[in-house]
Amino acid sequence: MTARNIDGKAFAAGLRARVAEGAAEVIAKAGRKPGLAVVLVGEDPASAVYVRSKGKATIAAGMESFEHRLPADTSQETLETLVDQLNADPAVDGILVQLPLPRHLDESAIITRIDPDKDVDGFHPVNAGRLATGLPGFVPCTPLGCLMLLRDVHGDLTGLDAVVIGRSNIVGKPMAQLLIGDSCTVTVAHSRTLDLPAVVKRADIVVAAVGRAGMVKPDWTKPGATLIDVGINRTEAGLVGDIDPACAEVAGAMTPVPGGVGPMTIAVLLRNTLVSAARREGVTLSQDI
Ligand SMILES: Nc1nc(=O)c2c([nH]1)NC[C@@H]1CN(c3ccc(C(=O)N[C@@H](CCC(=O)O)C(=O)O)cc3)C=[N+]21
Repeated sequence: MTARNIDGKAFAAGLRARVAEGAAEVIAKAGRKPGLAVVLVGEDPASAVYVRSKGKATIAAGMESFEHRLPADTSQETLETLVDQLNADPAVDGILVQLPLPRHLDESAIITRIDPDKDVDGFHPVNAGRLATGLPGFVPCTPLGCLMLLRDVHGDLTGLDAVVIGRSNIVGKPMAQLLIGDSCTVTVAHSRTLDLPAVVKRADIVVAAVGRAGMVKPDWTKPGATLIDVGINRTEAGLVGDIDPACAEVAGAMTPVPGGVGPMTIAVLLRNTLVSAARREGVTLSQDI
């Protein structure tokens, strides 16, 4: 058997096209473009690449991009003052502070300072609480992108056995919440899980978000399972995921790296920014996205 390739890049292109239609509706009704502010502290080359591609995608969707690049030695106070300004700026619907921040900065204090209703990353504790309790709010982009792909593959996820590998606040925990919301039976595995291969082998759905190249093996995979690879590992062999590509011999469907979850993350960020702009301007969009 060879798994179906889940083309996240193509799905993301469709999502970005729907976001562009929604952005045009906001512009027509509110007289301004949806705006996304991205803050990058320091010179990490990988982060600079992401920030540039976010900026390009934002403009291509008909939205305004506000980029703030600060030096690596920026103080906590300076960064907090910038967040306060962006919170107060009516042209800014979404604020993203690129993580990780340099070590001398208090990441949690910065995230908590962002207005939860502009927190398009969904990292603020208020949005984590909203997700956990089923209230409307922003959902982190990577797990929401994974859920969109899973719904596209399966239609209804009810009753499926899902295993999330990784328990981070950014991917693992919100992914588990979303899968519970879609009535999966959810297991969250992590570095202390006993007999991970046996846990994964039960799963109809596997979401791997650990950051270990090729960790999930073909003999861990239930025949026909859907595998979602969140891993972005830079190796000598190039960019590789957390799932061994040989799992395609056993799985039913699988995301590639690159071209799977990564492009979805950026498309969902634009989607969340559009939703924020529509809500802030009282515009009802003509389609759910
Ligand atoms: N506040 C914050 N929010 C984030 O969402 C956030 C962040 N900080 N810090 C860094 C990570 C990483 N991230 C990615 C986005 C797109 C791709 C992506 O498009 N990847 C391409 C490949 C790109 C390449 O070749 O390097 C792909 O998988 O096909 C990857 C990773 C968002 N992040």
